[in-house]
Amino acid sequence: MKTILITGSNGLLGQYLVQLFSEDAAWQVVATGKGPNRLRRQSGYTYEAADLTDQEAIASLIAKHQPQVIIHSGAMTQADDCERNKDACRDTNVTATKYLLEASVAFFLFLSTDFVFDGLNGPYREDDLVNPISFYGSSKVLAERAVMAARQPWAIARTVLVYGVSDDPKRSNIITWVKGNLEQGKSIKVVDDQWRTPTLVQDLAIGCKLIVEQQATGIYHLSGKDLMTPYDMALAVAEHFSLDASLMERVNADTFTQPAKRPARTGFVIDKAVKDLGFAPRSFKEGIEIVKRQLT
Ligand SMILES: NC(=O)C1=CN([C@@H]2O[C@H](COP(=O)(O)OP(=O)(O)OC[C@H]3O[C@@H](n4cnc5c(N)ncnc54)[C@H](OP(=O)(O)O)[C@@H]3O)[C@@H](O)[C@H]2O)C=CC1
Ligand SMILES: Cc1cn([C@H]2C[C@H](O)[C@@H](COP(=O)(O)OP(=O)(O)O[C@H]3O[C@@H](C)C(=O)[C@@H](O)[C@H]3O)O2)c(=O)[nH]c1=O
Repeated sequence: MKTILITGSNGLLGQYLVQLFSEDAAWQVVATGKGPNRLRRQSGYTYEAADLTDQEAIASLIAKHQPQVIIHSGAMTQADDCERNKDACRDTNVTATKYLLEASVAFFLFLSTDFVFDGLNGPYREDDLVNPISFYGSSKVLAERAVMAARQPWAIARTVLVYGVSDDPKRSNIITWVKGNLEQGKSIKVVDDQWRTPTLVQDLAIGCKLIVEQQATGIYHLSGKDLMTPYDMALAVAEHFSLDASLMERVNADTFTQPAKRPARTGFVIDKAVKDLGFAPRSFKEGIEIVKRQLT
């Protein structure tokens, strides 16, 4: 039995990683997050609270459990917050990653993002040049460089616009945000000039497990396979849940601005993950159906 340490375990991806690995008898799961464990199921794994920015806490957590694998999913993930609180973003997304790398020799899988690209000519392959246009994206580039320079075997899984049902939704995602507002009869402004390959959280978790089980090293783009705009996604959600699409106002970058710049056209070419790992993500429509079944 191997020990795997999963950071960010209270987050959207983290909870699905904990579930997926703790169901597999080959793995002893150590989950870590900030503060108390917020997952619905609290058995079948060990949870230890630790602040990723506390170097001593991280070193002692790793010394205690001696994991053979680390999946580093924990991060400051609200791009706008990162733009407004650059020090906190750097501490959490860059320095904390270095603390984990320095404290361990385990196989290290780092979660990164399409926001490392400038969005001028997506969809992107793994060997395309990064050029972040937000501080969040820059923090992930700096963390990726630390991972690539590490002494231990490493992999970087980049993903895009993750969606799904969360135990403890501290943050919404595109499906829950559209569904929640339309169900309450609230109007929403949805952009039609950003392009993404939205990713079902279960598929992302499976992709991470494929990398870990195959000890695959290097960069992998793990995302959905449909290139869509958030407006397309919102229409699909309204249709699937029989909600009132007239509450959706179509907007674009001229009228819709957020504190952090978003790369316009990202999305990933996932051929390498499909070929090398056997990654097989669901379509967006299949993903919505899975979310719908989870919610009923
Ligand atoms: N969601 C998406 O669309 C995308 C996500 N990614 C990347 O994938 C990874 C997982 O994303 P996702 O699950 O959506 O993110 P979430 O924001 O849902 O989860 C991140 C987790 O990290 C935890 N965390 C933050 N700071 C600290 C800290 N100082 N110490 C301990 N834990 C901390 C948070 O704790 P708490 O809950 O207590 O705040 C949270 O549970 C991230 O690295 C993200 O950058 C990449 C592309 C797209
Ligand atoms: C809030 C909001 C978002 N949107 C669109 C913009 C965007 O394409 C999508 C999601 O917007 P958000 O601001 O919630 O998320 P955003 O920060 O754009 O999403 C990012 O999250 C981080 C973690 C990543 O790593 C990126 O891959 C990406 O998923 O929805 C609207 O159209 N209208 C709105 O009012």
